[in-house]
Amino acid sequence: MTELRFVIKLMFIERKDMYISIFFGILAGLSTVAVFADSGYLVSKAALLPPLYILTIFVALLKLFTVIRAFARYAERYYSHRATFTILSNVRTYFFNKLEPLAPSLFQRFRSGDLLARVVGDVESLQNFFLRVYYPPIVMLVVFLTTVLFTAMFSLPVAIILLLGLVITGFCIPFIFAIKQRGIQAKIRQLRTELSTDTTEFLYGFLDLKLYQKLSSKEKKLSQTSDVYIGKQEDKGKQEQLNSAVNHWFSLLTSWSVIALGAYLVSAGELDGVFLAMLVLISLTVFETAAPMTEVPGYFEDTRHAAELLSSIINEAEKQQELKSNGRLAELDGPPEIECKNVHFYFPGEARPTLTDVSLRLPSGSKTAIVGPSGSGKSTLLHLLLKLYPPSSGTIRIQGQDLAHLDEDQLWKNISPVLQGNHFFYGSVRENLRLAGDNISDDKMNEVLSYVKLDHLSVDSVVLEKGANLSGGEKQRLAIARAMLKKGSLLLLDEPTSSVDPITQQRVMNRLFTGAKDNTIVLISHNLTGLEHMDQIIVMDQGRIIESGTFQELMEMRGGYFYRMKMIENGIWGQVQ
Ligand SMILES: Nc1ncnc2c1ncn2[C@@H]1O[C@H](COP(=O)(O)OP(=O)(O)OP(=O)(O)O)[C@@H](O)[C@H]1O
Repeated sequence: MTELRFVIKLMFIERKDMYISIFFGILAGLSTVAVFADSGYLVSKAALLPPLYILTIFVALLKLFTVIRAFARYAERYYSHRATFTILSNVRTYFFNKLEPLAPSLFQRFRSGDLLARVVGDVESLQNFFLRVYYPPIVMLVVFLTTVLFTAMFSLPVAIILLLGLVITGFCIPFIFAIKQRGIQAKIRQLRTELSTDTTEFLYGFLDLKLYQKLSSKEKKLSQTSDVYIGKQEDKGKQEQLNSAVNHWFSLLTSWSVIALGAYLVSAGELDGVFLAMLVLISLTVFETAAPMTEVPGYFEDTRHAAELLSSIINEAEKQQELKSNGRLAELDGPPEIECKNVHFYFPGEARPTLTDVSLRLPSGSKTAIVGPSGSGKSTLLHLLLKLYPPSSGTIRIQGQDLAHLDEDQLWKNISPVLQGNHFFYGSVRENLRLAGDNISDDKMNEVLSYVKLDHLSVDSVVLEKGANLSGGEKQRLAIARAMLKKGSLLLLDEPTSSVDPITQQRVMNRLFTGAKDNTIVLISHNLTGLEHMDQIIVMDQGRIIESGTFQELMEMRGGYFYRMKMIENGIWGQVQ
C-alpha cells in the first residue's frame, strides 16, 4: 500500500471533485433504491384502494426520485471523470518532473520501449485508482448500509439476508476472482512491456532488418508476442465475465430469498403484506451498486503494481534530488578549471570498470585533446564531466567544487557540447539552432553557418526528423554551429568533425578555436593532425590514462603509444619500426 502513497497524495489535490462525485454517487444510488421502493409500495398500496391523495403523494415522490436519480448520476459521472483526468494529468506531470533529472542514467538501465511502456502504460493505469478502486466501495457501502437499515425498519430477517448478500457479492466473490486473476494480470503486464520494447526496436531498426533480410522473422516474433498478449487479454475478459455472472447469480439468489422469506413472514403475520413488493424491489435494485465491486480487486492489483514500478523510479529521483540539495549551487564564472582525482566508473550491471583511476587537471582556459583506441573510455569520461553519470568512486571538481554538488542546469548553462550522436528535430535550421538560445538573430545564425561552411543552408532550410536530409558531415557542422552560438565557457567536443573532409575540418576547427580562445576546451579525436597547438594531450587505453603531456613531450617518448599512432598517421610507421 505504501507504493500508492504518492498516487493518493496527488489524488487528494482534487479532493473537491472527489467529494462531490462521492456525494452524487451516493445520492444516485439511494435515489435509485428509493424509486423502486416507492414503486413497489405504490403498486401494493394501489391494490388496497387507498384515498387518492395518498397515491398522488407517492406518484409525486416517484417523479422526484427519478429526477434526482438522473441528475445525480450525471453529476457523479461528470465530477468523477473530471477528477480522474485531472488526477491523471497531475500524475503525468509529477512523474515527468521526477524522471527528467534521471534521464541519461535511466536510458542506461531501461530499454527505451520498456521506459515507454512504463511511462505510458503504468501512468495510464493509475487513472483507474480513483475511478474504479477508491470511490465505488465507499458509494456501495453507504448505499447498501443505508438500505439495510431502512429494510430493518420493516423486517430484520430480510435486512440480515441483504447484508449477507452484500458481504458475498461485494467482498467474497470479487476477492476469490482477484486471486484467480493475479497470474493472468502479471503475465499481461510482462507481455505489454515486451511488446512495447520489441515494437520500438522493430521501428528503430526497420532499415537494417530489411537490408539484412531479417524483417519477416522479426515480424513473426512480434506477431507471436502480440497473439499471446491478445490471448491473455481474452482470458482476462472471460474471467471478468464469469465473475460478473456469478455475482449476478448471487444477487438474484438473494432477491429470491427475500421473496421466499418475505412471503413466509407475511403468512406468519410478522410482516405487513403491503411492504413485500417494496422489499423485493429494493433487493433487486441495491445490488446494482455492488456490480462495480467485481472490478475493484483487479484494478487495485493493476494500479498497485504500476505505482510500485513508478515509485521505484521516483525514489531514485528523490535520492538524487536530496544529494543535490545537500550541496552548494555554484555560480560558474568564466572558463572553468577541471580536476579529476582517482575516478573509477562502472556502467550499471557491468563487472568490468570502464574508467580506472583516472586523474587529470585541465587548467582554466586550457585546450586538451583526449586520444586513444576505440572503446578506451574517452566518451565515457566526457559524459562524466557533463554529469550525465556520477563516478563510481573518486571526485571530479569544477572550479574547486565537487561536481556531485553542482546543479545540472547551472553546469549545462556553461557548457557547449558537441557529442557523437547529436539530435536534430523536424523543422527549420533556425528552430534547430534556437536550442542554443531563444534570442539569437537570423543574421548571427547565418554568420555562424558560414563559419562552419554550411553557406548553402539558410535559417529557413528544412531539417527532417533526426536530420535525415543532412549528410553526416553536415549534421556535425550544424552541431558545431549550435555549440558556437551557445557560447559556453567549457567546450566538450567528442569527435566533432569525424565525418568532415580534411580541408573543411581544418577551417571549421580553426574558426571554432579562434572563437573560443579564452575558453576551456576538451577535444576527443582520432585525428592527430593539429594537436601540436593543444596545451596537453591525454592518451587513454582500456579506461586508464597511459600517457599525458604536450605534443612535443609525447613525441619525445619514442615507442610510446602517441608516438606510434602519429607515425602510423604519417604513414611512416613501417619505416621506424
Ligand atoms: N551504455 C553502456 N553500457 C555498458 N558499457 C558501455 C556503455 N557505453 C559504452 N560502454 C563500454 O565502455 C567502453 C568505453 O566506451 P567509450 O564510448 O567511452 O569509448 P571511446 O573511447 O569513446 O570509443 P570511440 O573512440 O569508439 O568512440 C567500451 O568498452 C564500451 O563497450
